[in-house]
Amino acid sequence: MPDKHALQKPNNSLGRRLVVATLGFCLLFTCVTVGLRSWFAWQNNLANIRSELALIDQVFQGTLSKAIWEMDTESLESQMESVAGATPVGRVSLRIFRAGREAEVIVRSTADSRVFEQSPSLRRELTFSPYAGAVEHVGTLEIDANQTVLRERLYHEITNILVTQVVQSLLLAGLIMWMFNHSVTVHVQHIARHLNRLSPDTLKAKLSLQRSPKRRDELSLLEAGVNDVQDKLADHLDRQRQYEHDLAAHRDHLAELVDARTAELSEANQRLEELSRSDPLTGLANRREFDDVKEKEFRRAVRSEQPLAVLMCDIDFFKAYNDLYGHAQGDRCLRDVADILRQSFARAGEVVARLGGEEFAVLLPGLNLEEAARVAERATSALAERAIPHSASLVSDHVTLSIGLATLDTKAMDHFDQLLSQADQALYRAKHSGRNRVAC
Ligand SMILES: Nc1nc2c(ncn2[C@@H]2O[C@H](COP(=O)(O)OP(=O)(O)OP(=O)(O)O)[C@@H](O)[C@H]2O)c(=O)[nH]1
Repeated sequence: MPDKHALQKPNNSLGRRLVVATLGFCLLFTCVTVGLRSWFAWQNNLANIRSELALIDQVFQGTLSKAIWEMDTESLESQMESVAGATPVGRVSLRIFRAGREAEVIVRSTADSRVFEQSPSLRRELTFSPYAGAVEHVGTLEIDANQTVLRERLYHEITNILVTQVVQSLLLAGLIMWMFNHSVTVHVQHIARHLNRLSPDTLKAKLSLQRSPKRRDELSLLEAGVNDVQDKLADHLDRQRQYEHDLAAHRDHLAELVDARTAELSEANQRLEELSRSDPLTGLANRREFDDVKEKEFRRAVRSEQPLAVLMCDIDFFKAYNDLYGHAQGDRCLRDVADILRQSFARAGEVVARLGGEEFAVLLPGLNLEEAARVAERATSALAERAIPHSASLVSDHVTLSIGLATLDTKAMDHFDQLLSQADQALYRAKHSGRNRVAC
């Protein structure tokens, strides 16, 4: 889930910070540079103006000395005006010495001139040589530089320096910002957007910066690094998905095996249960099953006051049968008799069990004495129809059954064994009254 704040415009971008830092540096640099260059310009101006004053001095010292010696006032005035009119001159003062007289001072200064102590000035002792070998001291010339001119020149210089430096700084900052934005910020934003869009499904989408592939710099390293991490992550995820897929397949296979084994086990358990409750030779219920069912049916019959009949069946002269036909044939005979009994008593709730040897018991819920006798007769008839040969029998050529029948008397009986005992007694009577019959 992409972070919703991740792609918000940065409130303090790298480019802006870089520009602010550059401008700050340029401002500092400009101040220092302007200071230094101004000092040099001032010194330069002073030197220039000194040399200009020296030049004026050279031009006028001779003619001024001559005019003083010759007392040519007009020439003196004119020359003083010329000196004072020169641009670098702020004030000119001429002290004239004449023998026996007070020194005369002529001063000329420009209207806007202001003379300061720092202003360059020039002092020249004027001499005249009226004839060879004689030197007469005729006066002193003092020229002071024009401070206003000095300042104006300096102002122009400083203005030039300032404008140049500021323009330079602005251009430099703009260039740096443009370059940084063009070569770094745009790509960093592109990388940020790419990373923000990344998800397990988009890991295979490579990061591609919109610039010449030949470029080899830190951004190329970053691009390669991001793609490398994506490749590794995608491989890892593929492997993980494969593991999960294999694991799921193994789990399914295991579940199928467990299901199959559970089904086999429950089938085996069911089979075991059936075996534990059935007679292995005939497949009928065994004594254990019969004991369970008989109690339930007895209670149900008592509770619902429904009739309940029990048949005790015994094959006649079975020992003789075994002796004559052999034990294996005896077993086959038992199975045949069991089949006939099973078919004869196949209604819901009716239970046929082999209690042991050649003795069978039949539970007949819902049947009274007459009905039970009728179905018992039908079973002996079915056996007769099957006509299993029994040459050793004293009552028939075929295998026959003696059946004892008893029905529930709820007034006299409070336990199933009483009913069973009555059926046994009836069987005894059937046996002793000639076999091959149903006795009550
Ligand atoms: N083949 C076979 N014979 C069995 C089996 N169980 C019991 N027997 C035989 O069944 C015979 C039962 O004989 P008896 O109890 O004397 O009764 P009977 O010979 O049928 O005589 P009555 O019942 O009086 O007619 C015995 O010989 C047992 O050996 C069995 O599972 N298979």
